[in-house]
Amino acid sequence: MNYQELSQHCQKMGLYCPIESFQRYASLLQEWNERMNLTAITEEKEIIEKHFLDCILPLHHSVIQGHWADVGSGAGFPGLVWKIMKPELEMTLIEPTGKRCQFLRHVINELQLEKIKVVNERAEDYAKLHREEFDGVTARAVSNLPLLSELCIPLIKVNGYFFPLKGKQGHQELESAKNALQRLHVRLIEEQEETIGQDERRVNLLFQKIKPTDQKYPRNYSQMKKKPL
Ligand SMILES: C[S@@+](CC[C@H](N)C(=O)[O-])C[C@H]1O[C@@H](n2cnc3c(N)ncnc32)[C@H](O)[C@@H]1O
Repeated sequence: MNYQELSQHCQKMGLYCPIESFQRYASLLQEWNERMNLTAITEEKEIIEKHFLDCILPLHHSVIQGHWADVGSGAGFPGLVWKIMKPELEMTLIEPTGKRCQFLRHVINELQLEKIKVVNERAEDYAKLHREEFDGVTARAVSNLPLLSELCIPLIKVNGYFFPLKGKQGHQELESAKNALQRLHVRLIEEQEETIGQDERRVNLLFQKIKPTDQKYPRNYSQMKKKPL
């Protein structure tokens, strides 16, 4: 996929695509990736499709507004892409690896983005002082759904949204997370399947939080891993 095709895709969704910002972002990603491990996807056409388009596809949802957090943002997916596409969105990128945070801050400066913050912390630690602060939380490729739910849902306001972006295993993960989702008080609003490229399936799951999260969650990471909800 090239930038013109990306722009046409966005147009079909009724969105404006700032191509120059994405070109700069991709070239910084390639440049920094030579020095540190940011992504296994390094060819420009793949970056456009598997990172940029993949993150843009869920943006037709009107619930993506207000203040969102991206847990385990890595090199900025999807949070930084969402911010580039929707300048009015307030965004917090939560990422425990210092070097990835340096990269994120560099891109934010280069693209002169405002109302976007990088937090160099684990989500379960950040949740101690920032409980139920966000209108929505997203995450891509961080962990399986039961564990991810415990990391993300405590950060979300009641009536806010949890929007994990999943691969083709998303439907099965939903089954295995039933108990966690019930205990953390979210309900599924939409299970949306997309195909990108030849036949790469994406399953994006949109949940709404219906009650406050019990204070005992999130537990520490080793407990979450050892005894997933
Ligand atoms: C495979 S990368 C995915 C990065 C990005 N979301 C993407 O889709 O390309 C997983 C990221 O989750 C971060 N991560 C792992 N555990 C985390 C935690 N407990 N809280 C926040 N981030 C975490 C890692 O540092 C890493 O950057």
